[in-house]
Amino acid sequence: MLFAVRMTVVLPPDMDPELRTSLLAAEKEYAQKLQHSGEWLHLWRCAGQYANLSVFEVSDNDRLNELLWDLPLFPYMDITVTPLARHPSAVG
Ligand SMILES: O=C(O)CC1=CCC(=O)O1
Repeated sequence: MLFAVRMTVVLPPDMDPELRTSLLAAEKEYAQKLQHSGEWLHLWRCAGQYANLSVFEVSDNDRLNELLWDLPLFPYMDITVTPLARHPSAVG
């Protein structure tokens, strides 16, 4: 199942700089692991925003939910999920 997921990151301005650094490093490691495993197909920066647009290919809704809840930055994100269906005009 394919899902488009938009993640907007909202970090508290007064967050401890060491916590911020470690959270961002953990987020990167987590995201790259899922990209290598094939479940996180696309990760794009929304230009000019602290947000990304991602595409996940996962077995079901519960797996997507698990992946999102385990994001190190999850407590600091606004997330919107859009299930994707095939467009009738898509080629290939
Ligand atoms: O910077 C972001 O958009 C948040 C994020 C998700 C995966 C990652 O490495 O950073």
